[in-house]
Amino acid sequence: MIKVQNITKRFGDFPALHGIDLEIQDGEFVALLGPSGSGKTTLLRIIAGLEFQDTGEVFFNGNDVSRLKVADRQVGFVFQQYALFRHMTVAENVAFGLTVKKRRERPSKAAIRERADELLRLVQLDGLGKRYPGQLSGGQRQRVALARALAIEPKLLLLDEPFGALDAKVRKDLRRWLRDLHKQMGLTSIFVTHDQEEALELADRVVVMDHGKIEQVGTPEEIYMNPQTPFVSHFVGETNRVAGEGGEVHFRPHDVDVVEEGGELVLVDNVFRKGGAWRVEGMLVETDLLVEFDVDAALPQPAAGDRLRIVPRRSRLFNPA
Ligand SMILES: Nc1ncnc2c1ncn2[C@@H]1O[C@H](COP(=O)(O)OP(=O)(O)OP(=O)(O)O)[C@@H](O)[C@H]1O
Repeated sequence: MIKVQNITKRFGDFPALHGIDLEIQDGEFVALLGPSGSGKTTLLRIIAGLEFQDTGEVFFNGNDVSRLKVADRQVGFVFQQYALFRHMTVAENVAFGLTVKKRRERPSKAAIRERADELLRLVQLDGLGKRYPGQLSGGQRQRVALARALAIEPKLLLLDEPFGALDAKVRKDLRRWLRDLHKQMGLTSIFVTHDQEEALELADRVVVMDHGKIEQVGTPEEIYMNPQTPFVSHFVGETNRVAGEGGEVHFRPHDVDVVEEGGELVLVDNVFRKGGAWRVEGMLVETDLLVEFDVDAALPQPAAGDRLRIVPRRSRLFNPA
């Protein structure tokens, strides 16, 4: 449904995106994941039509929309900088996209009111239409912003750090809720996040970005289990990096066995409970490198100063570039 072809973008001398190619299918829920400054927001804004690329094209359903403005792309978006209008009620905020339509496309006042009520029910805020944004919690405000984005009945929903400022519990609830909404409405959705957990939990596919380039595109499972580059391996999930013969060896803390003999000797520095395991932080005696690994919590809790022998069950070798 969406095709992004060879997109580049510079801000002055600074190359924010170089040579981005990406295809997104109808109905997909896609996360753009990367560290701060990797170009996620810039790419999302270009897809929305809020920013224009220097080279390359954006296609929606085969049509080149590269030169269309945001209002002509039929996308719904929730961007942090487009916060709610404080002087409008919740219902007025939700209806905004409909009230500013050209006269011949604009529904009647009654139809707009009905649509706003319907959307507020959808985001589980019925009855709050007469309040002002200042009288809502952060999570409620985010849901109003979503209802506002959905008012124009977009096929494509773009979300920039939609749950950025919320506490962990609310984030988790809203994530699940957004996933259901996405399915229920048959949307195609793209969201930006720097939170890998959020990306892995929500998305059908994850696009990992760094320095204005795509590092890897894949399902959460592929990205986690088969990272193609050292960057992806390190950025997504927890990873130990140690020097091995011929390159850098990466392994996850939960992919480690403690053995009686052989393996690598670790001097334990710190131990704490992490879910169903003991998380051990220590130092490889031979190389002084820091490592973290999990020990089954059914076993006695290791203590600082203990010496343990470890073997990674699964690891990946990355050769130097
Ligand atoms: N209008 C602008 N003028 C100049 N530089 C910009 C502009 N917009 C973005 N940049 C730069 O382009 C790079 C990519 O920015 P972008 O906002 O796309 O990153 P991001 O991955 O979304 O980061 P974050 O997670 O911090 O929002 C950054 O280095 C940023 O400073």
